[in-house]
Amino acid sequence: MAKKPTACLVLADGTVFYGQGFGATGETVAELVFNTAMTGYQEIMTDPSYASQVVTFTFPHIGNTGITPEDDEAADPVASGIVVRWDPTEPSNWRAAGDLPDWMARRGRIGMGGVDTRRLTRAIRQLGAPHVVLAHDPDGNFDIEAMIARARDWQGLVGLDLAKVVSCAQSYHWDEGAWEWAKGFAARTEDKPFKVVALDYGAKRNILRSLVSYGADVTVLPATATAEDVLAHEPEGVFLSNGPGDPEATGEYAVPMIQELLNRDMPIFGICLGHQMLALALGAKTVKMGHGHHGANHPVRDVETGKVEITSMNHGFAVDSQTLPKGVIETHVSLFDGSNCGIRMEDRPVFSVQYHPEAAPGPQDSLYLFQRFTDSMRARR
Ligand SMILES: NC(=O)CC[C@H](N)C(=O)O
Repeated sequence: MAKKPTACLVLADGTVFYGQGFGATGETVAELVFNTAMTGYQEIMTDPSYASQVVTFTFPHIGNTGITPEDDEAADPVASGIVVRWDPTEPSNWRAAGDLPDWMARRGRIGMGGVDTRRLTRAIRQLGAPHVVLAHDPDGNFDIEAMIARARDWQGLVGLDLAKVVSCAQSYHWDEGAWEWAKGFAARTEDKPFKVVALDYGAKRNILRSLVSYGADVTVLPATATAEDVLAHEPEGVFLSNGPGDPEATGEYAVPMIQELLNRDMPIFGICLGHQMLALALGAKTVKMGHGHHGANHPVRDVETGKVEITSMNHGFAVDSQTLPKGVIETHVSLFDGSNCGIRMEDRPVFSVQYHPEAAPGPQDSLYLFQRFTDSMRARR
């Protein structure tokens, strides 16, 4: 006899999926997205850009390498929950320090297994990322009507400012060194580390590590830092991080702050939300996508060289390339749907990309962008 369901996922259109709950119990309302990466579930769950999103993985074996503290992209899981094909297995990995369900239970994150995630992914592709309620109750008591109503009433990510919510409260110096393979990069080039201020809108740790790998000395500032706060550190370059929510919702603090920095003529590099906010600051517009891009094998073409990079992606909003003003060049496009994946200012070292060159998880084809940032700071010394 089939096991009694202990978890359920309710879509705002009334579709219900049942499965087995794991991790925390309770209920959460969020946007549902699918991620096609075959590795890196822990990095995905701790990527702050997933705030207020439930992730379903198209790869079936989630949880089988356990949990490894060094793989956290933030202190806690940020994604609201996960929906997977099979119940997580016992971890089998020499690096594992714990198992996924226990880690999620201690951190208040709901999981649901035993779901036909391919069917669910098809539903997301048809509907666009739906609003959902995910619930886990060991007794299997669910008020489906109330859950549908809650999913329907939820405001969604459009207009939602989450960057401020996940950002650090205080500024700090990023002390974690370069990756093992990249140690000594700065020494090899005989450069003193380049002073970089990184604005934290939900920064992944591997971005900060990658900046250090390519020769930066990184001070992290909260999302609401003003241009004066930034300039007080006398940075040689400014980095704008990834982050959750609607880029337009940062229009009262981040966008005007970036506009002030643009008047100062210094190297600026942005990733994902940072890319979108830079585009807004330059006068372009952003749009909400249907189901977004979440995966680790998205092909992107460098428009200027014709070269294709396989990239890691996680975004639900995009820069509308039709709205890029004069003097701002589209540098990268998605080979999946032609959407904008990168911009630069024609005459200044100001550039950004929609995808994640730091990977974690994903391919490392795009690490050269960190080198480009360092080179632009070196050129100004
Ligand atoms: N990874 C990110 O920085 C995501 C940016 C933005 N929140 C989006 O969904 O498009």
